[in-house]
Amino acid sequence: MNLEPIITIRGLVNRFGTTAVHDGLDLDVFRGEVLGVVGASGSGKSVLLRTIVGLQVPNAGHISVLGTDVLTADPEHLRTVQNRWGVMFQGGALFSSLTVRENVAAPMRERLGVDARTRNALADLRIAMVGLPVSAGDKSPSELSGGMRKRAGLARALSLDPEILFLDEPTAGLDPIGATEFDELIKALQQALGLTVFLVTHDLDTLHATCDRIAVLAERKVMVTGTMAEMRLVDQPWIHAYFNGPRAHAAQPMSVAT
Ligand SMILES: Nc1ncnc2c1ncn2[C@@H]1O[C@H](COP(=O)(O)OP(=O)(O)OP(=O)(O)O)[C@@H](O)[C@H]1O
Repeated sequence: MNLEPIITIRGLVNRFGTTAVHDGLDLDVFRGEVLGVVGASGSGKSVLLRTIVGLQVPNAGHISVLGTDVLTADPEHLRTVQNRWGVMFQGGALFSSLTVRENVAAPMRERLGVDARTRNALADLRIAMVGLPVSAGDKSPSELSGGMRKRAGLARALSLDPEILFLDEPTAGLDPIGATEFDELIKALQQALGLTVFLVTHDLDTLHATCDRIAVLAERKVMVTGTMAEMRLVDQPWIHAYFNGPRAHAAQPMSVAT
């Protein structure tokens, strides 16, 4: 991994009413890494993701993605940058009135004007890449299991062949086997496609299986960043409890745990 920052956040402030969720938050995400973002419930992980992708306008701060200041870029330039990332929200956030293939192809139609034949072929490729049978393309999201819907959501996030993938709680709601398979899929795709992944999660197994680096949100900032091994040594109550508690030990690979 080289250390070229692909996302740079400085002095980010997000307030809702009088409550500050972020106050002077700084973070770098480097090209080619999988960064896991963790923190207590309500610490502002999803708000951070939403702010980077432009769904939440912050009160202050700077966010640069792929060299563009996304808070001040003109709309046309911003769209070209937005075409270089994909987002998978919790639950997949698929359009229920469209088939899976249409969902996956929708960004190609809306953002790039790709013709129907090409986008259907490219959508089928994305559907296969996430391990769904091509027949899933004809189904509506409601006909899929929760795990398949997640995969369809991932296929849609990959629609435009992005450089950066944003994942919000990708394994939430999956059974342990499904979650493990999904972790493996994320890692395999990240390596095959050279993706940079910004991954919000509570799932310690996902952190172990997929992440190069962790960023911990606490006290309205990114309190610490580092590897899993470094996290276990941090002397802060929440971080210590999270990375050294019984669930953390259970999630460690056997070679580390014994
Ligand atoms: N649109 C909004 N209006 C008001 N408050 C909001 C809004 N969005 C988020 N918040 C508040 O901001 C705080 C951070 O929310 P966020 O969803 O980012 O937390 P999180 O760290 O992702 O939590 P969880 O792990 O439970 O998903 C919470 O207190 C939430 O209630």
